[in-house]
Amino acid sequence: MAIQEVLRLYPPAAFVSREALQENTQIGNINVPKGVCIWTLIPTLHRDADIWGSDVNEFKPERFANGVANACKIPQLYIPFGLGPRLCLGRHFAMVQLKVVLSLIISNFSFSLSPKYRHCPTYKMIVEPGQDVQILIKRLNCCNL
Ligand code: HEM
Repeated sequence: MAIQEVLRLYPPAAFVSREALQENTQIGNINVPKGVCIWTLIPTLHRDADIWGSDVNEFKPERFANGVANACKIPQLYIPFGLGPRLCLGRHFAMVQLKVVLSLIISNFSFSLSPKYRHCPTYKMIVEPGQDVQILIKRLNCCNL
């Protein structure tokens, strides 16, 4: 749930793009000429209050307690790994990796953000911290490493 919520608020891939391959592609009332590239901005979908509710900008992992289908009004708009036939090939691998790494970190260390941390997510090919992430880390006594 925590990973899902992080991927909602800060999807590393900021957009998915598709090229209109046919003449007169119609999306709603918009006519898209052949050859035009359509960018769908993932953070915009993930932060739409009409879909997620008024707490859309809050970090609330529990919104995923009953799955994506119950976390928002239109689950198809939760797309951290894209959608359709070009959906991310590494999505399951990425989720397993994230769970393993996070479990190892939180079972061996306590950590908190340094007062020096400045929150400024930045887009540079992917969405990433704009001024690094300074963290205060303390090894737990029961450290397994
Ligand atoms: C949190 C980690 C990751 C995120 C958020 C992510 C996100 C994405 C997104 C949004 C796309 C575009 C999908 C679309 O156009 O509909 C994509 C494509 C792709 N991703 Fe990932 N990805 C992640 C990790 C990985 C990893 C670990 C691998 C490989 C081990 C991987 C391999 C690929 C490949 C090969 C494609 C292209 C698929 C295609 O065009 O058919 N990704 N990813």
